[in-house]
Amino acid sequence: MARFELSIETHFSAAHSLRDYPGDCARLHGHNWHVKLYVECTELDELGLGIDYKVLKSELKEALEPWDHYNLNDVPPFDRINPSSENVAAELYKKMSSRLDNERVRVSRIEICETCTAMVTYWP
Ligand SMILES: Nc1nc2c(c(=O)[nH]1)N=C([C@H](O)[C@H](O)COP(=O)(O)OP(=O)(O)OP(=O)(O)O)CN2
Ligand SMILES: [Zn+2]
Repeated sequence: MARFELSIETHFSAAHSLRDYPGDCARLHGHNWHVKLYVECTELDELGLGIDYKVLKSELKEALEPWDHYNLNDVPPFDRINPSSENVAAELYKKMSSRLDNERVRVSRIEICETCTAMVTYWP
């Protein structure tokens, strides 16, 4: 079976602080969070596309809107769990899977970079 992995990248701006963190990241600070979305496709459509990059970009943009230019600690579920890169990646994976997964397409992983020297990859 053929498999294609497509990816798109974007960023959003948001503040966060890590509750109970023993250091400077417990203080409110901001990042331009870099996001990479990967989807796996097993079949192409009649145009030869796994899924249109434009669809991926608009769905990701919409999913990030509740976080963009907010303090993540104020936004569910990060009002309860720490807005670490790990938790942000896992939450975004859930959001994007519910938007995109179907019989041909599946979100495979999410990468999040808080800074250009620190990043996480999440897949279930
Ligand atoms: N495993 C994780 N560790 C840390 C997280 C995280 O989400 N997961 N987050 C932070 C802080 O939020 C911090 O903003 C990022 O830390 P760091 O990469 O150290 O950022 P600096 O700008 O301080 O980088 P320097 O290279 O030290 O200048 C911390 N840890
Ligand atoms: Zn941070």
